Amino acid sequence: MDRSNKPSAIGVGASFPQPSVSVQDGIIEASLPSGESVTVYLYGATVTSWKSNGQEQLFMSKTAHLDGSKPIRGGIPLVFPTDANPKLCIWQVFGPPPKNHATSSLPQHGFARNSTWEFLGKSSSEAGKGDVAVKLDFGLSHAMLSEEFRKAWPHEFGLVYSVTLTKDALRTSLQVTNEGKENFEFQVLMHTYLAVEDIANVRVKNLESKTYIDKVRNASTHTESSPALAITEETDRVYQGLDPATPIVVSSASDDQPLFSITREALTDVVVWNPWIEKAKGLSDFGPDEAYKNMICVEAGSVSAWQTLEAGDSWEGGQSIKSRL
Ligand SMILES: O=P(O)(O)OC[C@H]1O[C@H](O)[C@H](O)[C@@H](O)[C@@H]1O
Repeated sequence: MDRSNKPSAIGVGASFPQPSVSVQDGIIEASLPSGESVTVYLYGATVTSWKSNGQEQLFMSKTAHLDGSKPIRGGIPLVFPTDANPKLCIWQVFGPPPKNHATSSLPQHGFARNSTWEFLGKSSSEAGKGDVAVKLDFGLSHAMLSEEFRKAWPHEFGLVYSVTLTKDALRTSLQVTNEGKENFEFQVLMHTYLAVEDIANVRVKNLESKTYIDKVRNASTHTESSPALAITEETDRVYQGLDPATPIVVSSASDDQPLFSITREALTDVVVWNPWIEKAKGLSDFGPDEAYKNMICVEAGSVSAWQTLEAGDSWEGGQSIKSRL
């Protein structure tokens, strides 16, 4: 795969405090001198932990499979090249998958979250005011896929996924390159499980007046009327046509303080998901059942339309999450 994005090694004699990075048993951990840390599994290039302000910011199911037998239930699973669940009627709204795109033979959410990625390297830089940033890069290409996935999606591609930790934020960005001779179409979603103390005290802002597809209500189309969305039941909505620069803010209802703020680049959809109790009970790797109270998925993506990538071209999109501002 194209390694043009491979970062150079940290320079000898760099004059700022260095982050520490360890690589062991397919798990990469990085921490900053100021205490923030991030953990990424090569399986799915899944971010499984982000600690900031002395607290875990991402939700992880206690019964998640961390052994590569199933996509990891928590953290930030990466969805590529399709968000589709072939069983869901959502295609009635968004249109069927393109003919040259074998989405129907891929598992829900594609293969990125259940393939083993390669660690391409680390780089660090000064992030102003004496702060440091560390960037971890991961790669996945067609040749690295299982035979089953290679057959199901026969396109030559290269993915570079970058996870950047700063004192204030976690940024994840994906570069997709078409390394084949024909166009392909894809969708992408950063399926972020945010940790919250109590879902009853959570509001999601900056969705008002936006159109969404409600997957809980037979994929019907609605317009958001609430300036501060409360989650009071199973929620599974695809908000469309959002300005990536306007942050989605997850705030505390009791004091109106922001808990998370998420800006995006080139990702104009946002999925808001909480399984609530019945669905949580039905997910064998979601546990304990009551843990639905401690999470909300706010998923930055491009899923309501297909991105077409011409041969030789690259596309890049990402999100930046600030916590407890
Ligand atoms: O169980 P998974 O395949 O991880 O999917 C978990 C959820 O992901 C997204 O948020 C979808 O919008 C939901 O429809 C789906 O239930």
